[in-house]
Amino acid sequence: MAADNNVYSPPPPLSPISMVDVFFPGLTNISAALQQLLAGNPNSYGRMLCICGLAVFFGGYIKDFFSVLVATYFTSRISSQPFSHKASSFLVSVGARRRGFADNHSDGNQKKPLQYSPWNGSFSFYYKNHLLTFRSVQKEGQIFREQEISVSCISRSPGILREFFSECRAEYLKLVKNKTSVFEHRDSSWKKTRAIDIRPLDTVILDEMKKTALLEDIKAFLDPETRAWYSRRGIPYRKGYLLYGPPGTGKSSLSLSIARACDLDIYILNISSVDDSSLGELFTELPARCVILLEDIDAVDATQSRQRKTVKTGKDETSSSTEGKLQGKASLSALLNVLDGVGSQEGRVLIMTTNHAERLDAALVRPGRVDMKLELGYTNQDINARLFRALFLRDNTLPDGRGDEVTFSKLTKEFASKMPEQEFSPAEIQSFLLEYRRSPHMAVENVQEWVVRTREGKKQMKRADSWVLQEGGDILG
Ligand SMILES: Nc1ncnc2c1ncn2[C@@H]1O[C@H](COP(=O)(O)OP(=O)(O)OP(=O)(O)O)[C@@H](O)[C@H]1O
Repeated sequence: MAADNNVYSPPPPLSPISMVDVFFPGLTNISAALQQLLAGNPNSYGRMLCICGLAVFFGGYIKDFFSVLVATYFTSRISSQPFSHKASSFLVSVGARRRGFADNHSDGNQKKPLQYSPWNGSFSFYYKNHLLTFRSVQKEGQIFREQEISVSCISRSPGILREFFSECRAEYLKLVKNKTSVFEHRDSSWKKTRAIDIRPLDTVILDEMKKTALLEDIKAFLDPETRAWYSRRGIPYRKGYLLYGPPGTGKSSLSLSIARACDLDIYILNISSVDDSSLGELFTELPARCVILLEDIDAVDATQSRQRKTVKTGKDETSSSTEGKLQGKASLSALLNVLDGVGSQEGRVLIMTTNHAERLDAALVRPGRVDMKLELGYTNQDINARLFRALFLRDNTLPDGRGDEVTFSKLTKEFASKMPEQEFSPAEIQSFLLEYRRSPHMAVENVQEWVVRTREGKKQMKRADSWVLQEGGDILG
């Protein structure tokens, strides 16, 4: 009997490949199996093939249907965000500032907020009667973890995706309205570190003439007509500014506020932390319209240009110890190249800052590379008064409730006359005023004592500096 069951039956003759198989491989087999099934001839291979084929064919849809069903009706909502709350898996972090959405339902303790962002996984959602699928995949980059996000839909036309993304873009623009995106560099690429409410320009207190001159110049440069003017004359459409002065005089604050006032994103680069090749790559990556802020520009390695001079004059001007210390830093020649080169984007506004303008190479600040130089210095009486006013007066009321506008004007004058001119930076004065932020009266009472104390502190710092330099010199010598 067993032998009978195992009787070898020859396979059916191979049928010629039909045209249908060319376009839909396997379709003929599936339909043949279906025919067998329908004809009541349940050949075991045919049935299996048929079931497998159907399972493969419809499995994806069934899975999606159930995921949507579960995500929509059986998953609790974590955020009111219309889009990402449907994710079935999240990356949750504490405190760290990540892109994602924060837990709005926490107890109001902002110290360690929970941050959610979609983690490896996918979810589907309906958008204008279309089923879209969001996928997020975390990948280990060379240094940071990278996230690859895709949105797909079952449709032959990408129209619905375009519509969806343009709506996302509009929502995003609403979200970042009045915010300036700040980019900083990580190795050789830009990373958006924040989109912040940057202080309005009028809160940066300095000589109004200088501020207006700078703002007007940048606005005029950004005007589309100016661009056409530059291009007609074949002049590279770029503009450079140098802000110089002692620490804490508002160089960075002014640059950020200018970017906000001109509705431009700002790219911040500290020249001392990049080498030549990173510098080139970073400049090539800049978008067409932006502010690029090069901080502490005096830190650029000028050794190479000095070496060139040495070759010309035949004198050995380059000290070997300086060369050693500056290795790995961006060189002056590389910086000049990126400022002028083809990689340098049209329409960019370059702002360079330094505390030591006297150390800058003349080539770096020559006209064409730097079109306007602005010195930000220590305060005068007018600035002292404005700093006092800006810190204390809110809606014409004083924080300690003692007195009216007239009293406040008197206090302001008194403060401004007691604070010496051209000796302290706005940052120093602001920090003193913050100590007494609840009482302008106390600030005025204590200003002279603060001046004496701060002078003494600075003298001691200078003595310590010279001592350190002396020791350093001895060690090096
Ligand atoms: N002119 C100013 N008006 C208002 N606030 C100022 C001004 N200058 C400095 N500050 C305050 O001092 C702090 C430091 O300012 P900022 O970083 O802009 O100075 P900086 O000149 O760039 O300093 P550094 O040269 O050390 O980088 C900021 O918090 C800012 O609020």
